[in-house]
Amino acid sequence: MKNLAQVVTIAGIDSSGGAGANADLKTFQNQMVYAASIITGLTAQNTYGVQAILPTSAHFIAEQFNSVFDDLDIKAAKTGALFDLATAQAVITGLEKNSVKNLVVDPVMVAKGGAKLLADEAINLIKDNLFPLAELITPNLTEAAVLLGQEIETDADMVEALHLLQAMGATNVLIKGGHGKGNIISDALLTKDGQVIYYKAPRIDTKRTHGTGDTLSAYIAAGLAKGKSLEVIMPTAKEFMNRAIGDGIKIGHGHGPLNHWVNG
Ligand SMILES: Nc1ncnc2c1ncn2[C@@H]1O[C@H](COP(=O)(O)OP(=O)(O)OP(=O)(O)O)[C@@H](O)[C@H]1O
Ligand SMILES: Cc1ncc(COP(=O)(O)O)c(N)n1
Repeated sequence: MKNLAQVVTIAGIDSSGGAGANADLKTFQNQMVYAASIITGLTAQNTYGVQAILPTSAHFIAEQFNSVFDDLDIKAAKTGALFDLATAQAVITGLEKNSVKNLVVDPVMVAKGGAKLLADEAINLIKDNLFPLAELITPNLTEAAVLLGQEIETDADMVEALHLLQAMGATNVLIKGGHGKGNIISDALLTKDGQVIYYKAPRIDTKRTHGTGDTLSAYIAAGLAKGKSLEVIMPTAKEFMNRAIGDGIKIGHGHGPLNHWVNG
């Protein structure tokens, strides 16, 4: 019998299949880990944007946590869109109750099309109570700026932001540079030992970037579930992202999804 590492995504459904839990599950399948899902909400969404949102009730979040953790042997988890205060609080309670290890927190705030995926009133809760549970947090540049209340423009700003975010309690911090300017995208990791590692890649000229952040954080969670370190996971994660973005698939008419069939 095959023994697969088991992971859970705690995220929202994208009806068009490109982002959120849908992207996570495809990435987990690519990475040969067994994937469970705790669904934080439903979105009526396509490659143009988000048309409607239905957050999951706090009670039903708790039921899903019980069902998954009473049975499966979860080695890593990731969170995506948490939508509102009650949902976010229920997720934090579930993570604490089950002492979830190897947690990757993607602090999703706004979808590519501009829709809000996290209520403003939930931001402090996430900083104070979710980040301290995380092995890694993965804000993009915009999210990092909102979390800190300051802009990130220079390399020095980036290093300062990494340290300020780590001080909120996450073990490691990755700021993703996809929303930056220029032809080279620079992601920056601050490790638990205080080392700053940059991952630079040419910007692929495409609008098919729906679900990039979800895919990256799921890839990292899969690696952690297999017992790998972040330093080992990150270079292969970036190669995977380049292939999944670069080898595009023709779906939808707006910001299309990635190709999750590329080699892992
Ligand atoms: N056009 C691109 N070319 C190459 N790599 C990219 C491109 N866009 C994003 N990436 C990479 O994809 C990963 C996700 O970064 P990004 O900044 O897009 O996250 P995100 O904004 O959270 O994603 P999302 O908008 O899906 O939530 C990073 O490793 C980033 O470098
Ligand atoms: C349910 C859900 N979760 C996350 C995202 C973020 O992805 P993106 O920023 O690429 O739209 C999304 N659009 N929908």
